[in-house]
Amino acid sequence: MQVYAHKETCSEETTVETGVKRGLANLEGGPKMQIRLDFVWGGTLYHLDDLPFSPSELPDVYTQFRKGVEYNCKVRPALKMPTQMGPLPESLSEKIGELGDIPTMAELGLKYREQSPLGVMHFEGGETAALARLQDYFWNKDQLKIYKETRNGMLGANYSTKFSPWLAHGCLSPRTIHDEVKRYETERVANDSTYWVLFELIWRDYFRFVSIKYGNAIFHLGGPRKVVGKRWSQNRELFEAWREGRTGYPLIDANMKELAATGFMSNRGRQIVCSFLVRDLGLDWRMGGEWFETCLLDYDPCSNYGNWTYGAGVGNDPREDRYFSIPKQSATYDPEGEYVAHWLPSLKQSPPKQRNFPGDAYLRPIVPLKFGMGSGGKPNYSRAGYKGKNVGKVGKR
Ligand SMILES: Cc1cc2nc3c(=O)[nH]c(=O)nc-3n(C[C@H](O)[C@H](O)[C@H](O)COP(=O)(O)OP(=O)(O)OC[C@H]3O[C@@H](n4cnc5c(N)ncnc54)[C@H](O)[C@@H]3O)c2cc1C
Repeated sequence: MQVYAHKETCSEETTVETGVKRGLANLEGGPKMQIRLDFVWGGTLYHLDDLPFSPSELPDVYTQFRKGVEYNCKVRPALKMPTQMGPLPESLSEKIGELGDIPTMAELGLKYREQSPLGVMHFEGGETAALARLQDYFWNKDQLKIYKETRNGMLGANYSTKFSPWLAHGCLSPRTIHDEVKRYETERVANDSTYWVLFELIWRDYFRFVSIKYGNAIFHLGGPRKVVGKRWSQNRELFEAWREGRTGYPLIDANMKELAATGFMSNRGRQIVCSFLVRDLGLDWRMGGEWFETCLLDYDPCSNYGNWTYGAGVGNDPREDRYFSIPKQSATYDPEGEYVAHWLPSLKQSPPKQRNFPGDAYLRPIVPLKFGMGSGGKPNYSRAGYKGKNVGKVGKR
């Protein structure tokens, strides 16, 4: 008998692979069965074997990687589901019966958690729900043709695809998404938005292949570029304020509350809170990465640590010091304060334009912003806790 699984790339995941392989080989009970674990390459848009370069020669800059794959390789079509599968041979079904039942959540020590009604949408696991979301977003709601204009939103189900949790768990193949984008382009419209979903999936591929090239360096403080000499703090008070959404900056606090309550945060939000942790709080980026790992429904080591190293300036970003200014981000992406009031109900009382800059009516900001508030607002700064000693150690790989 054979068991198939997608091949993983990062160290903790490959350790699990080895453990499962050993476990299957040593299965006891009943007549000894020969069970083999085989791996297939799945999960990326472009197949590892089709890349025009070996992983060790992967271009470091995303644009070069993207152009390399777009011009030189083809996305393989998704495999069709077999229309029917015959029953198991009788001898085998008896043997499988002897292996016992699939453990329940409780037996695994896991608890079911209700989803927050404030979340962007109700996420349901499995391929059926994934394909239903694809059908709804692309075809019923016809959102694909405007994705590029809406994708930086933060509120609601349809500013972006929300495919990431299903992609991360292997319930949805990026190649299925690709096939559906191509069908949509033929049957409805082909424009910048239809292309942009594929552009984003290439980012996902890029981080996965980067994890092969750089191995555990993506988890290390200096990142793939092995940056040294930067000063990083592990101040626990500042970190807790960030983690719990108590920084005094509504845009940060709302995003962090959304993450903790739902396990999801928009891409815009993730970039902003990452920049704030690294550049305004001066904290060790791995603390942020590990908190994301704890919470995210779509957690994937390559995309998570890839984006964190990128945002922290230790990845392969040609612009090393990418800073997201909170006043500018608030004015551009939440001008009426709808997002912050959704997650911080006390701000609903404030006039829409002031919700992102509530002054004394809200918490005192824990640190001044690196480049100030501009003309957007004039907060009082409290530097309490800012000089604290480094505490704790992070970085487990
Ligand atoms: C600090 C930080 C941490 C992140 N951690 C993760 C993570 O653990 N898992 C994860 O799947 N994504 C991660 N992302 C990427 C991105 O934020 C999410 O993929 C996206 O917000 C998911 O929402 P969506 O499916 O609606 O995306 P859409 O905007 O609809 O994009 C479509 C798909 O493209 C892929 N994609 C889009 N942007 C990125 C990106 N920057 N990097 C890699 N893939 C991308 C995702 O698979 C996504 O589902 C992170 C980004 C940042 C800045």
